[in-house]
Amino acid sequence: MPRLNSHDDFTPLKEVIVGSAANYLSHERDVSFELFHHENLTGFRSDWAYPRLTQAAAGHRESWAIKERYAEELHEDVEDLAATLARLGVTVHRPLPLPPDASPIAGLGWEAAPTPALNIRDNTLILGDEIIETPPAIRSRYLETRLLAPVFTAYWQEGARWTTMPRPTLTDNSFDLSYARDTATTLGGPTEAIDDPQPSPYDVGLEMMLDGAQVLRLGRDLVINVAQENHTRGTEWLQRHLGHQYRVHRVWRMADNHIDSMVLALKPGVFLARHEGIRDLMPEPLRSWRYIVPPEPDAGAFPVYDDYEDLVLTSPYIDLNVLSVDEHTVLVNEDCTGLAKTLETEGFDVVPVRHRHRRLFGGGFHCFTLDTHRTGGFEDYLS
Ligand SMILES: NC(=[NH2+])NCCC[C@H](N)C(=O)O
Repeated sequence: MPRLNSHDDFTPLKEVIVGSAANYLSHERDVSFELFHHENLTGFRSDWAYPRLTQAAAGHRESWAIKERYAEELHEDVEDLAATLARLGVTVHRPLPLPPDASPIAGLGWEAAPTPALNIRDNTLILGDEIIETPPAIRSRYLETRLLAPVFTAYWQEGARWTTMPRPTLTDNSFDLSYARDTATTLGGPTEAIDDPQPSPYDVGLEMMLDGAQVLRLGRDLVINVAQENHTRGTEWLQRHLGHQYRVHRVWRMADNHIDSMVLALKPGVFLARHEGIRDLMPEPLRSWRYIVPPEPDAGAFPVYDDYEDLVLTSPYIDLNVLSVDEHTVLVNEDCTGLAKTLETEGFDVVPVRHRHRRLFGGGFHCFTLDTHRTGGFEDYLS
């Protein structure tokens, strides 16, 4: 196992962890889940798709079943993604798969069914030779990085630094609801209750929460999407931890949380962006870069889901979430032909990979992977 070294998203990829979709059977629909996915649960489809949770009161656990066929097809696609990366010469590591009979996990005052380590970009940030486990905002994901512990241990034994950011308690009152409130939809119809926090004897007030996927890594510059106080605190912790070596740039509310379906760096000087307005939201020194904006997603490119039974967790822009193998080669969803063509016109080699249910499981190829070794160093891309 060579040493951990990953400072960016585009220099030649040598080693990567590919998430596991095994036994993704349900979603735990508690306040933490509803809040995190608030924008997609109410914003992109008719609110009628969302019958209000009638039994959310008094600690009742609401498990939302995922159809077996979708879970199996997802698993198939993720295994193919791992095989494609291996074929491209990248060493692929895998998390422990979630067993089919996983018992619920618990924190102080809550219980939740654990999720598999699928969107592994979310709960870990790799900065150079350091693994930083970030503080999760969703209870069911609290122990997700434990499924990565064997891989992290192997890197640690080869000299990597391994840090865990302070763990939040995640009581109802830990969450800053301001973003969800400020972006509430006006579609009418029944929307989910997202602002009915119950008191807990373990309340500690607002806590730090930040996902690795809120951070865009560019060598010594980090661009972090901050949408509310939980994120502000997480970012402040990170800045103090990193000291003066890194330049931490905060961008305010570019997205609800993750930045990697809004903007991704394809190579020095070039971003892939959801829309033209992204440029103005970026830190000043990065506004002069080129922003490639693909055509609007084609609604016909997605499977048709049931409005009442299938929980759609991402926007239709999710296919922007590509994975670069180097500055010329990009893994793109084979169904997103508009994006593939745009990238080809721009001179990139596109590797088409199948990923059918990206809207049901919260992520694309960037989310499902964690690059642990790229050849790039601690560069200053701004000078
Ligand atoms: N790292 C991730 N899980 N990123 C996925 C972000 C998806 C984004 N919320 C969207 O709806 O488009």
